[in-house]
Amino acid sequence: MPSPSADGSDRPLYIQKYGGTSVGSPGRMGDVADIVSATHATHRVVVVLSAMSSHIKAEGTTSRLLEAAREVLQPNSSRYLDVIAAIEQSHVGALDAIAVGALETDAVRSRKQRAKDAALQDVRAECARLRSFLTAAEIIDEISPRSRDVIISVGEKLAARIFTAVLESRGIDADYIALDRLIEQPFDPRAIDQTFYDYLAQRLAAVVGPSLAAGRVPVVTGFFGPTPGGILATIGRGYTDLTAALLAVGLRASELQIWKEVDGIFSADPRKVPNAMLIPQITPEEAAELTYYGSEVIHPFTMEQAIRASVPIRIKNTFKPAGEGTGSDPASATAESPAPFTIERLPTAVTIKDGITVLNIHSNRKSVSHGFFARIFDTLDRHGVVVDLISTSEVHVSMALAPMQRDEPVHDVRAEDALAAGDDAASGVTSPGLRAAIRALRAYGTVDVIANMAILSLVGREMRNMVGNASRMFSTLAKHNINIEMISQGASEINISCVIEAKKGTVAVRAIHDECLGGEQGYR
Ligand SMILES: Nc1ncnc2c1ncn2[C@@H]1O[C@H](COP(=O)(O)OP(=O)(O)O)[C@@H](O)[C@H]1O
Ligand SMILES: N[C@@H](CC(=O)OP(=O)(O)O)C(=O)O
Repeated sequence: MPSPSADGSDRPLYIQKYGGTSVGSPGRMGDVADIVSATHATHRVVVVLSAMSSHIKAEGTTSRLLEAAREVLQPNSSRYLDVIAAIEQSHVGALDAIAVGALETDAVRSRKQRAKDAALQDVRAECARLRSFLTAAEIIDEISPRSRDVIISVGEKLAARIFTAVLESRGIDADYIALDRLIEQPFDPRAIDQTFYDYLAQRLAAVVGPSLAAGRVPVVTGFFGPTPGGILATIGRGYTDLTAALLAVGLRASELQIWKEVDGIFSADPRKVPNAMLIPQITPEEAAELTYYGSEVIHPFTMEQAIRASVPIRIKNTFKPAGEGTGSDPASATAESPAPFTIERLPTAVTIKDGITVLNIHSNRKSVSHGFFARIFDTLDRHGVVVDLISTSEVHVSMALAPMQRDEPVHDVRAEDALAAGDDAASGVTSPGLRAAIRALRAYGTVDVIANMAILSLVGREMRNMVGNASRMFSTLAKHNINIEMISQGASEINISCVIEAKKGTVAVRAIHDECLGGEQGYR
């Protein structure tokens, strides 16, 4: 097919990333195709897709693939085959997004039917490959980080393959681009730095650029192939935002658009705080803090890449495409004083991160404090445990630990387990990986474990110039009888965080929203 126009290359380029729930059903795929076709009329566009999620991410394709990977290692269970069958069935069903109408012309019907048949064949073949792969893993009784990446990648591949067919069925020249061979050189998983991300941006431009230059619409998997150390340990869930950001950097896009099921970034999670307000403009630093501390609107690493390359970001709602969404322009990150959107200087948002475990470690005083800390962090690192907040004294450390991205230790802990046999300090912790880390930490002192906690964070760019936020936050919690387990203002002056019981999370976030952000009066 010829390029639609010779001068197309000077049209602005949008990178549009669609989240799992945005493409979670045939109807939603159709809505997304409407947005892409409308954009394609005036812009160059690259589509980046996540794996389909019918309702929430925890029940989406990526979560089901991870479940299949876990099931394979269960003795005498073939449940992983049922999981694959369910994944296959839902993706075959998604091809209903291509409706072949009886009243259409023969040419249109045959175009649609061709697109649908080819995609169906590819979906079946991808699922058959996955079945063989998992059967082999069952035989060797092992899933390595690399194997897990191969398994996870199927989710993005299926979604992108189907969506390419949907665009083709509408007469749009689209290319399905699977990134499973993107990384061509080795990287040390323990030393991932900006060089790795620069490499990815440059490889993405090389792989996706030619399709774009030919005037076509590249439909790219948001998964970028087996990643050093495994994608969940190195990047974490929600990695497709980062892929889209790196594409925007590599291809020098005019805007990175993250399309979701919410209108944009709100002053609190709208599911928990019904009167939360849409934030029209946010600094990339605020967005990064919010997303790191529980507001799953955008992957936290995304912002840093966009800031480095000065790519503006817009978060929009797939189901209300006319809405302005939330904008975040890295140019404002360096501005002295970004235009305030509140009349009073109030914090911007409140967020809560669940699944937190607090560890209080008291040194056994057989070592001086620097050795104590070094051993603790080394142990946590070896077990792949991420520390979200920390507060210390000479011989005591309290840490709030993030939920494990994967639920098993990164190295063989059987020896430590044997040494610590009978230790039940970690019995309230459901994650086997975290339990193993806790057992190992007992070599350095007494470990108290408090499970089922949450981190509550108040975020706002103006907070570095304001006094009284911390006292208002903590007195609000006291008024609602909410006990504070740990406090940290941290290095970031735009965030005050504390740890509370997870079951008090919703009450706390609503109270803070109403009393520290000015409730509905906060955003005007
Ligand atoms: N401050 C916030 N602003 C907007 N959404 C938030 C915030 N905090 C948490 N959320 C939640 O983030 C989720 C974003 O999810 P969704 O669009 O469904 O994701 P995906 O793009 O992964 O499919 C929503 O369910 C929303 O409730
Ligand atoms: N599908 C992956 C990656 C991702 O980016 O998801 P989402 O776009 O739905 O946040 C996940 O579930 O983690």
